Amino acid sequence: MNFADIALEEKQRVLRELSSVKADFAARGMFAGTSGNLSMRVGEFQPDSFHFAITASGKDKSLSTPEDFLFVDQSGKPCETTRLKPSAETVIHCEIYRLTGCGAIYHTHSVFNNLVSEYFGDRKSVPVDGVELIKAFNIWDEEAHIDVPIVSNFADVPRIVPEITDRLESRIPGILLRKHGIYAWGRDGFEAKRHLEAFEFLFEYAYRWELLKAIR
Ligand SMILES: CSCCC(=O)C(=O)COP(=O)(O)O
Ligand SMILES: [Zn+2]
Repeated sequence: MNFADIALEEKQRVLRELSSVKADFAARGMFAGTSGNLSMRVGEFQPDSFHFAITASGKDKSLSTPEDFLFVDQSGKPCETTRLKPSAETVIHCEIYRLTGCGAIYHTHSVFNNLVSEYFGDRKSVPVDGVELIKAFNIWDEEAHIDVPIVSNFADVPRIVPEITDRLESRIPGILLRKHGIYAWGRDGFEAKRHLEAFEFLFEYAYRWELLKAIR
């Protein structure tokens, strides 16, 4: 499908939804120091052909401007002439869409996601046992156990991608970059937001649980 063939109404709806979730996360202090990025897919999906809107790189994400987002294709190339630069982490979004066919991807940095990524970094996953909020990932087992994958972080962002390709798990809708932040995705923006919030809750829980175990 060509980008030009995607309905204008759909593109506008995606931009409205991204603006709204960006404002919500910004109000909650989730984009410290311009960190984080958000994207949402438009049009049909094929692993080798898709399009999405993504935050422009390096912006103050607590502000709302007409230059907050741009549309890119499956290789991260802008679909329209623009002076905006897509997020420096666009290649990560491209790979997650290619592998999952999901509808939206949200990425945030937080103190808790950074701390647990380092604390559990050598075992390469954050273990979570029997916490109710695991159900936010549609995992309904009694006393469910999950391991959230942690991958290495590199300043050269494309170097991060191969480990994501290797480690991404179909039942866990997120991946944690060591001492960097969480990527969470979902079928649509509603689900991606629920997953991101659940990861942040579970990371804070994991951190506090380790502390409690140490002092009791
Ligand atoms: C200032 S945080 C370093 C870059 C980063 O990790 C991030 O999430 C924001 O980068 P972007 O290019 O998407 O603004
Ligand atoms: Zn980041």
